[in-house]
Amino acid sequence: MAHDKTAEDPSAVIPLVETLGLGRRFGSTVALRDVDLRVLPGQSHALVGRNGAGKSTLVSLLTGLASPDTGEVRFGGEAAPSVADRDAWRSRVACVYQKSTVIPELTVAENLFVNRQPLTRFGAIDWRRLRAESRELMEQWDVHVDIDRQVRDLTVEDRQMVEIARALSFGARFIILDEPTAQLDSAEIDRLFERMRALQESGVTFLFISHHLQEVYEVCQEVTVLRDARWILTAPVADLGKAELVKAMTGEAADLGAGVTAPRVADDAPAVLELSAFTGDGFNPVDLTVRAGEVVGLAGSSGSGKVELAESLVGLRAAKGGTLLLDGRSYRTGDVPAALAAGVGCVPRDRHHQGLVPGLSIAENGSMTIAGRLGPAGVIAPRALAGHGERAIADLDIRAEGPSQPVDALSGGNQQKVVMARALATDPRLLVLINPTAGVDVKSKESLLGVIDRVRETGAAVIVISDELDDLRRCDRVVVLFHGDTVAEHAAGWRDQDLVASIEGITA
Ligand SMILES: Nc1ncnc2c1ncn2[C@@H]1O[C@H](COP(=O)(O)OP(=O)(O)OP(=O)(O)O)[C@@H](O)[C@H]1O
Repeated sequence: MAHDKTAEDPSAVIPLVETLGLGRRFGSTVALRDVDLRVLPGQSHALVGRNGAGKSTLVSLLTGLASPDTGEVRFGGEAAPSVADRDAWRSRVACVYQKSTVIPELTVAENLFVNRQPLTRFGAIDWRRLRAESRELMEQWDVHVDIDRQVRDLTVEDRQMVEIARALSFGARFIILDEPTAQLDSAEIDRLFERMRALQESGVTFLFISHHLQEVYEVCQEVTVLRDARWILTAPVADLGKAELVKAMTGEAADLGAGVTAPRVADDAPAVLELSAFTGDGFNPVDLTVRAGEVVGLAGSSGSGKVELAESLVGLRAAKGGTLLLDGRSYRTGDVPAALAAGVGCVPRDRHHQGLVPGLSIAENGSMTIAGRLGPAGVIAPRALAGHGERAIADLDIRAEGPSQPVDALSGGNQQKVVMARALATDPRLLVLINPTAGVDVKSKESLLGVIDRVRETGAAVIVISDELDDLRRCDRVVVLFHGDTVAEHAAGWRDQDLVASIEGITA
């Protein structure tokens, strides 16, 4: 049962990690206010909340990367070390972020012991010992990653395990996983959860941050909800239904949104996008027509070629052959400005590299693709810019102080929504969305998917590339790729098990 924070805790267990009255501001923004978190040893504890609720801020305080303005962090009942004492923090806690903190050019073994390599008595790096100790560490925690491989060649899944092993080698037994499943396909997620359970058995405690609430139910025992910078509740997962959890996150009754049950587009609607024998690196010849007002999903596991196909449509990759027509006209592939000019809007996979310009505001980032339209010679009238930014904030449910706020000051999910605003700004004829709801909270997903419907109603074509069944449920049909081949197509109304089977390459 959910307990309120003033209630007596019946258990006498000393929390492994505890925060008392934790608060933190950024200028006039209160990012965290009076937060009490209590994580018991040996548990997987979920931390959930809407975009901007304060999760990342809490993580930075729990890992000693920032100091609280009010309150304190305690480990095993003792005060946290001073912020300057990095080694002391490292021996208590580590966070595995979505963005890797390992060095891609080094091997796994080198990464495990970076800056603390064993030395020979002559002061040189003792490579033999380095490798032996790395191997021992990996064996001790049952991590099956080749220690001699360069980290750049590892999958996201293996890279995460290297980061976890490195944290454990510093002595930390409390590991924060910040949206660890965001870049994994369903088989990889299953393996991550298996590994989490095994590590939990060996005495590791996790704080698990995810916008995928079903994952919370699958792998966590307790959940803490933050809302608007405040602690809302902590409860055993088993006692809290999903609707109740969403209500705690949003402050209102949940409407978890239904999918499309049948295709909504007429067979004689004009073709907007036509691909014939369209080929590129990672995918074999594809024939696909997307009609005006149609939303087509592209599904497949990692390595299926779905992302490569999408990136070839939006100018991020050059195609190798076949034809590509948008409203009957072809455009150059591998050329973003050409795709943009042809009428293509895109939410790219990696918002850090392909997404936003740091330092610029929400309005500037959101309108970058239409600078010429908001004012003569690309000089944008401030009022037009602000108006555009305000509309984006309202349409996409962006949590921000206003359109002139720099994107750097936004939470991750809110940044993602600015990328979406930019893709929509051109009124595209073809909108290509790659994992558009990654990092976006459960309620914002609804606004975002609602926007897709509005675009569809303008007669544009929409392609959604996603690993999320909930996103794909909004599509009129879903095309499945497997090892570069288009292997199946499912009209709206498909059953989960059928789609998942074709994603896994199982044919009926
Ligand atoms: N460097 C910063 N400067 C100004 N404001 C900031 C900064 N970092 C965070 N904030 C603000 O603090 C609040 C909490 O943000 P935080 O990143 O902790 O949210 P979050 O729960 O992690 O969200 P998400 O799910 O989108 O990642 C937000 O209003 C955000 O705009």
